[in-house]
Amino acid sequence: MSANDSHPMTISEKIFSRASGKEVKAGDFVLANIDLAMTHDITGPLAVDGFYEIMKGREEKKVWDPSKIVILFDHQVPADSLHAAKNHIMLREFAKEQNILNYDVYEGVCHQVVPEKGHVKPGDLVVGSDSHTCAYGSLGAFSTGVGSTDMAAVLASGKLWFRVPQTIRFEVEGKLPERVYSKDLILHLIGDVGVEGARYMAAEYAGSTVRSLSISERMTMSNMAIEMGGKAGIIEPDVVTEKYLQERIPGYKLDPYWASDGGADYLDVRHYDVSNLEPQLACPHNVDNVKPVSEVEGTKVDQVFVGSCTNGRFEDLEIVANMMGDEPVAEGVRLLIIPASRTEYMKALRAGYIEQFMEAGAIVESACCGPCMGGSFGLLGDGEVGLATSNRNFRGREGSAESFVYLGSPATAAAAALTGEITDPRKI
Ligand SMILES: CC(C)[C@H](C(=O)O)[C@@H](O)C(=O)O
Ligand code: SF4
Repeated sequence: MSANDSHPMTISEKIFSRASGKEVKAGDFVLANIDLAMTHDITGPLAVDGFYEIMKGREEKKVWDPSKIVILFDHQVPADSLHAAKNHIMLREFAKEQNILNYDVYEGVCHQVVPEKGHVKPGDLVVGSDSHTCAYGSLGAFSTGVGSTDMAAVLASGKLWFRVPQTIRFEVEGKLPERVYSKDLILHLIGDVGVEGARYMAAEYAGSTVRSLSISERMTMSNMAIEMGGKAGIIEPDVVTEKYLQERIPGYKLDPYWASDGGADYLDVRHYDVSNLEPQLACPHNVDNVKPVSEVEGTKVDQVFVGSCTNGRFEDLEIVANMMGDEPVAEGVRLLIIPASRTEYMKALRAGYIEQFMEAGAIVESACCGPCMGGSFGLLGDGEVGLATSNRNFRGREGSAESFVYLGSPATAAAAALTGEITDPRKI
């Protein structure tokens, strides 16, 4: 990159410049080198089939770099059907044969496990065959979801083409009120711009409110960038990121280069003040059908699901535990708690929260996607209403096409579990 033609860049432009070896700007088409590729039990088998298709006729059928690939089992674990068991066997064999790291059925949801184990750092270009791969933008990476065939190409070559996305920047100021969290904030942003508001763009979340968030809270926001159509949801790394990474990557030091330059070219900069933000809910059947809790209070719920890669971490479980105290789950309500990873589960276990949940009448399952995608256990039946801390509420997402899913924060989930209806968590 020559100093002469260098222009102020967004963090995405910087990452694609590094990954493609030439200075690029939004709109350019690039062939970029991938730093990490993630695949899982649902989309992995197709990617592996595609990989062998590409390798047909070659003597050596080896992936481009096994140390840059991670395979996880999380959507259908422990195997909930013979089909799932078959997929797991196939991927285990592939991982073994190719010497790829494979987190098996006990480890947790991909988007929690990958950053938790130190596989992502600022400036990285990451792809995963899952739409919520955008979650790792919380650590200053450009991270995005791809289909299984793209993943097959990455497994074979380590490269993928992209159009460098334009950036929409969300500048958020003000202190989040009590019992209002980053989940409420991201739902508010999605409600504001709509499900296509950031289509094929990099969303950047910035401002003092975002900087004050923990990594867990930031992950919630980056995770849901895809819910506004975003290609990525990036938060500039800072000392909070550095501390998180130092606990995972020995000797990691923050590099201030991985931030957008002053004067970078944004497609749009939007300003928000959250000082008076109410708890928010995405109402059936779209993630951008967002309403403040005051408009939907009193809606009866049959099931409350606390979990998923969006809000299934220790901090989320802690909010629920603190709000519930020693109160029982409301009569007629099923409270389903599924930590996002084994590590987060054990933190909650050691803190006494799991025992507290069980005493209250909750159902606690081992780390996995659970009913988030409606493919596994914990499904909603016809006419039932669920409140979930996850990220999607499309018709049938959590079970029956005749059920209704509201999305909210862990605090709003706890309030509903205690009262049996959608309730402002500030009233508990
Ligand atoms: C199974 C997978 C392809 C899917 C995704 O890409 O997001 C799932 O994780 C989801 O949340 O809907
Ligand atoms: S927890 Fe839900 S959103 Fe996250 S990867 Fe699993 S199914 Fe997808």
